[in-house]
Amino acid sequence: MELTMVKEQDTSIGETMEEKRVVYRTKELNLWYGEHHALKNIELDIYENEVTAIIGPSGCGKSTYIKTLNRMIELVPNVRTSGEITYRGRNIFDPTYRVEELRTQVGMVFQKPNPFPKSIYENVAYGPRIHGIRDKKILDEIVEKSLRGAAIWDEVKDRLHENAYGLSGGQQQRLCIARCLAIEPDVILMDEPTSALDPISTLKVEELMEELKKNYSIIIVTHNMQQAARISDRTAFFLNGEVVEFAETDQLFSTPADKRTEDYITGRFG
Ligand SMILES: Nc1ncnc2c1ncn2[C@@H]1O[C@H](COP(=O)(O)OP(=O)(O)OP(=O)(O)O)[C@@H](O)[C@H]1O
Repeated sequence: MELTMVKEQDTSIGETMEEKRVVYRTKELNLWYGEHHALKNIELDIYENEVTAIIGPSGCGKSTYIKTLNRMIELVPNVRTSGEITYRGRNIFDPTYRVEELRTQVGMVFQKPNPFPKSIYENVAYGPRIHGIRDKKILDEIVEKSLRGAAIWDEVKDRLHENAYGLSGGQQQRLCIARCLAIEPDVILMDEPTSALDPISTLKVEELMEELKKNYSIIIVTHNMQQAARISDRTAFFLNGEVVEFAETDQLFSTPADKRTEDYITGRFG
């Protein structure tokens, strides 16, 4: 009798801890562009301090899904959604949820590095300034910390006031990651962040992700299956707007549960 009780208690503690680690929970999410049904009954949990990879062939809905997580999708005309996405327990589609509030928690890095046509320093200081930080000393500290966090400080510390366009593509992408870190987000969304980079810069960004996940939760869309296998903890395989399989990355790549996942990861289509 006593043993049973202890066991039950253990299980419930375990579940509570697991529950706490969920950052985003997506339930029965559907999305239409006009008549086009682009996301179908998506069910997905994103966990804290993990890298979650979204893979799948072109047009399967990866970018649409990631843009829904920070509500960027609302910028597209004629988009309609049903279902629910909760971020830290709160429905992001709730009309009282201000998008600005969500975006201070959720940063995004895009496929093509997109620094502002300003100095390296100003690129990073921009977000904190918008949030009302004026003190030069505090801004200096944030800029240094963010550039260090994005593993680019040593390369740019002597040229902080030069234009960011003078950096290489790989450096620009790490600068964009630093810009994202400067607002101290909780989650970082990355939409094919290395597809425009050379192999060395790609490796640097991948190593960086490994480091960043200690403090952030990362969701990355990638076409590169080796990359997903290398850097992610969990992987979701999307196909025609549906999640075919969502599992721990090792498991999904070694013993996929669905034939379609197996066909995709072995290169039979896509
Ligand atoms: N703004 C839009 N208006 C209408 N349809 C769109 C729009 N954006 C995407 N779609 C359609 O929604 C589907 C999913 O597109 P999405 O860009 O999410 O796919 P993806 O998996 O990210 O593709 P890729 O790997 O090529 O970037 C596609 O059929 C696409 O044509």
